[in-house]
Formats: sequence, C-alpha cells, structure tokens
Amino acid sequence: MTTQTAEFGVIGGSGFYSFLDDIDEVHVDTPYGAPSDRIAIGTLGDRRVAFVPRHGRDHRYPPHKIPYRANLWALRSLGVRQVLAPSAVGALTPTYGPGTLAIPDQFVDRTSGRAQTYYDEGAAIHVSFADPYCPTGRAAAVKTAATAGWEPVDGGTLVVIEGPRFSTRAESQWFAAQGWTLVGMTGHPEAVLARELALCYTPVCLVTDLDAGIEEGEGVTMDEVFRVFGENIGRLRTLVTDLVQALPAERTCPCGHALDGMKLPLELP
Ligand SMILES: CSC[C@H]1O[C@H](OP(=O)(O)O)[C@H](O)[C@@H]1O
Ligand SMILES: Nc1ncnc2[nH]cnc12
Repeated sequence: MTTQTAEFGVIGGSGFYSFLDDIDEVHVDTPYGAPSDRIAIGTLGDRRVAFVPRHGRDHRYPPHKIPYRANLWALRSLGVRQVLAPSAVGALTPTYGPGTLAIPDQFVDRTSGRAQTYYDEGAAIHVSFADPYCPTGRAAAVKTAATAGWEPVDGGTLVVIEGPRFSTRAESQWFAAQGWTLVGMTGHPEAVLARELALCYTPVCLVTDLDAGIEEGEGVTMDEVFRVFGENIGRLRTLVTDLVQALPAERTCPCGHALDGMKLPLELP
C-alpha cells in the first residue's frame, strides 16, 4: 500500500497519456481489479495530483473495456475528491469546429452492457444525477479557459455511444436532431461512478472532428482524432494545470454529499 496521496485526480483521454513532470508511480489494486495503468502522483503548486490515462499509456483499452470502476476507486483510495476528465469528442453542430473546447452540462447514455455501479448487491442505492457534473468544477473550467483566451462552449449535451465504432451518418443526424451537441465514448459510466463515490467530476472536452452527420468526407477516422488532439495537447495540458490550481481546496458543492444518509453496502476507500 502506498503512502502517497493526492486530492485532485486527472483522467487522461485519447492522446493524453502523461501529465506532471516530477512524479511517483504507484500500482493500486482495487476490489474491481487493476486500474488502466500505474497512477502517477505529483505536485502542481500546493496541489497533489494523481493522473491515470483511461485507455492505458499504450491505449490498450478500447472505450467499452476501460476498467472505469477500478480507475475511480483507485483515485478515491489515494485521497482524490475532485476529478478532471479531459476527453476527445466529436461535434454534432458545424459551429463547433476542431479545436473547440466544450464543458458540457448534461449527457445522454447510449452505451450498453458496461458495469455502471458500485452498488449492485447488498442494498439498493440510488444517487441523484440530474446534474451529472460538479458545478464548481464546471464554473472553474469555463473561467480558467476564458481567462487563458480559449473561450469554451459553456454547456451542452454529450451523447456517449458504446463504440468502439464511430456513428453512422443517420445516427449522428438523429443525435443532432435531439439537440445534443457532442459525441464521445467514455463519459459514461465514468461520471456516474464518480458520483457514486461522492467525488466531484468535471468534463473537459476537446472537439477533434465534426461527426459523420455533418462532415462531407469519408467520416471520422481515428487518425483525425489523434492528429487534432495532438495539435491541441499543449494548450489542453496548460488548461488542466491551471484548472487544478484554480479549484477551491474545500468543497462546497453538493457532490461530496451524494451519499449522505444512505446505508451503503460497502466501505468506501
Ligand atoms: C481515438 S478515437 C475515439 C476515442 O477517443 C475518445 O476517447 P477519450 O474520451 O478517452 O478521449 C472517444 O471517447 C473514444 O474512446
Ligand atoms: N466523432 C466521435 N464520436 C465518438 N467519439 C469520438 N471521440 C472523438 N471524436 C468522436
């Protein structure tokens, strides 16, 4: 068992496999198996930060096979209470071109078959989830990005598809017709598992492509996602670095109270 602790967690997405310079790496085991990779722990100013790449450093886990439960559990067991979740997403509206930063405020789950709860035996636990993301984290992300000159899209709905394939044009047009604005593959169950552990969770979405329903070429490709992500990784890293330091150390949001009064069937780490 490690003696290392961190209060802030960052879960890196596609193309975001490392963070922080001077790190200790720890292996953390959980009742849900091993996380996606070793967890890197380091310091930003006076903040202790733990980083895990959700697909693994070698991108070995496709979105439907990511050990989401282990990742969130491991972060909490290190002391993490606030999680930032950078992610590559497609846009469902042509006004959000590649390179757009978006901090959605809602998501729609279109995944299937993923383990999405810690509470599947021993007691029925139902967390509130009307607003899936931390209000403090979202506000800080919007403000930090705007201050850095990267005006973000504040709000919108991320539809999370099962993948690993990208959407058909018809699916994509249907998503857009619902009023949903972004599409990704990892936002669920990551956000709800964070809520089930009473963690704050803030999405930081980088648009890498216009999804199939609005782009006129061959459709989204993996190469395109990685290329655009690579072009923006510098400013995304800077943003996440600034954001960790901008977040209040003491939580006043509702996230930490998600389990108040509930008789949990398991002991949280
Ligand atoms: C690499 S193409 C699709 C892949 O990219 C996104 O990953 P992440 O959310 O971890 O940045 C998307 O959700 C897919 O998993
Ligand atoms: N168009 C897209 N659909 C689903 N996930 C994505 N991640 C990045 N771009 C995406």
